[in-house]
Amino acid sequence: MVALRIRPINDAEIEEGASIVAHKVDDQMVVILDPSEDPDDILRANRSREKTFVFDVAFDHTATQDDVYVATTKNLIEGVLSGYNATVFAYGPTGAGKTYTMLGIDSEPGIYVRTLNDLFNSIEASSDHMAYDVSMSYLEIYNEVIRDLLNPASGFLDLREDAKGGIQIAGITEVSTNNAEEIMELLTKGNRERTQEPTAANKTSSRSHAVLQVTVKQKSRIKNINEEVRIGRLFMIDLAGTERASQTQNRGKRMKEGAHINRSLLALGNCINALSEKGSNRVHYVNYRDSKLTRLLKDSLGGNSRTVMIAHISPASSYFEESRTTLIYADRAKNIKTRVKRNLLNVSYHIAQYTSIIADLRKEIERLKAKIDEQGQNQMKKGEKANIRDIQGASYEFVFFKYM
Ligand SMILES: Nc1ncnc2c1ncn2[C@@H]1O[C@H](COP(=O)(O)OP(=O)(O)OP(=O)(O)O)[C@@H](O)[C@H]1O
Repeated sequence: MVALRIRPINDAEIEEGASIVAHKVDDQMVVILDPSEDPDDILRANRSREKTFVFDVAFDHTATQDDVYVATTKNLIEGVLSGYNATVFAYGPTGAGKTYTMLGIDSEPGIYVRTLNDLFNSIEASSDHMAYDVSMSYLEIYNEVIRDLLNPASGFLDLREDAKGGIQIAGITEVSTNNAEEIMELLTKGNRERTQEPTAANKTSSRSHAVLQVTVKQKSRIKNINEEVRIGRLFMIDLAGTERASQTQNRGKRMKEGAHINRSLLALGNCINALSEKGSNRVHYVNYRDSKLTRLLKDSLGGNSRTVMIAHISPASSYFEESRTTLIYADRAKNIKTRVKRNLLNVSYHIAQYTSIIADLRKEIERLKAKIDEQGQNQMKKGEKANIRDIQGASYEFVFFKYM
C-alpha cells in the first residue's frame, strides 16, 4: 500500500511568496502543477504543466492524525497479533512531515502511539485465551552505522543474518512490556537521543533513519506438550529526509550526512525499482546489501511483510522539484508485491518439563477462579440475583473441557 500526505503550507513558505502547487483531487488522486512553466504560453496547454498521480489513499491539510492512522496502519495490527510481519515507513523530503506523521506532537500523537495503544487494547481483549509477550527495540541508522536509541552507550551495532535469512541486530536492547504508556516514555526518551540538527529547510531535521521494532509473541494459555508460538513483527520507520544540498545550504558535516542519507535512500530506490519490475520480462537483481537500511528492510520490501509507505510532500511551489521526485518514487513503489506468511515456531516440551507445565496449568486455574469470584461479586453488588454456584460450575466445566 502506498499513501500520500500533503502537509499544510507553513508561514515560512507563505512569507517567501510560495503558491500551492500540490492538490488532492479525491481520496486517491493528487495533482501537481509545475510552477516554472509560463501559464500564458498557449502552445503548451495546461495538461503538460499538470501531472496526476493515483495512490491507495491520499491526504491533504484537512486530514487528522487519526485519519492517517486509521487508513494506513490500524488494519495491520490484527495481522501482527496473529504472527504476520508488517512495516510502515514514512518517506519524503526534509521538512515534509514524516516525523509529524510517525511520532506526532503531544496534542496530536502520531502512528507510533496510536498503534501501540490499539495493540495493547486488542491484547487485553483477547488475553483470556492467549498469552502475549511484547518486546520493543528502537534504533537509528546514522551515516551507515546503527545506534541503539534505548541504550546509546552501547556503541555501534552489527546487522547479522540468521540461518533462515532473518535479519537480527546483535546486542540491541529489547524492552519487554505490555504497557503503552511505558513504551511511549521510552520512545520519547529514545527520540531525544536521535541525531537531529537544524537545516535551512527544517529546524529540527532528523538526520537519521529511526526504526521502531515491535515483536509480538503469541501462544495459547492452555499449555500442551506441543506448543505453537506465533511471532509477528511490526517495523515503524521514520526515514531521514531526502534533500538537495543547494536547498538546505549544507556544508561540511551536513554535506557528508546528506551523502550517507542519500546513499541509503538511493539503495532503497534501486530496490524499489528492481522489485517493481519483478514479474516483467526483464530479470532484475535486487541489491539489498547496498546499505544498512535496505538490509534491514529486506523482508519488508520484497519478502514476508505487509508494507505501507506513507510518502510526504509540501504543497508549496518552492518544494516543487522535491515533491515531483517523491511522487514518482512513491508511484514506483505501488508495483511492489509482497507475499506474507505467518511466522510459526513449534516448541516441543520434554517430559522433564511436564512439572512446569502442570504448575502453569494450576496457576491458570487459580487465575480463572479468581476472575469468576470477582465477576460473581460484581454481579452481587449490582443486586442481580445470579446463582454464583451455577456460574462457577459452568465455568469450571468449561476450563476442564479446554484442558482435555
Ligand atoms: N500535517 C501536518 N500538520 C501540521 N503541522 C505539520 C504537519 N506535517 C508537518 N508539520 C510541521 O512541519 C514541520 C516539519 O515536519 P517534520 O519535522 O515532521 O518533517 P520531516 O519530514 O520529519 O523532516 P526531516 O526529514 O527534516 O526530519 C514540523 O514543525 C511539523 O510539526
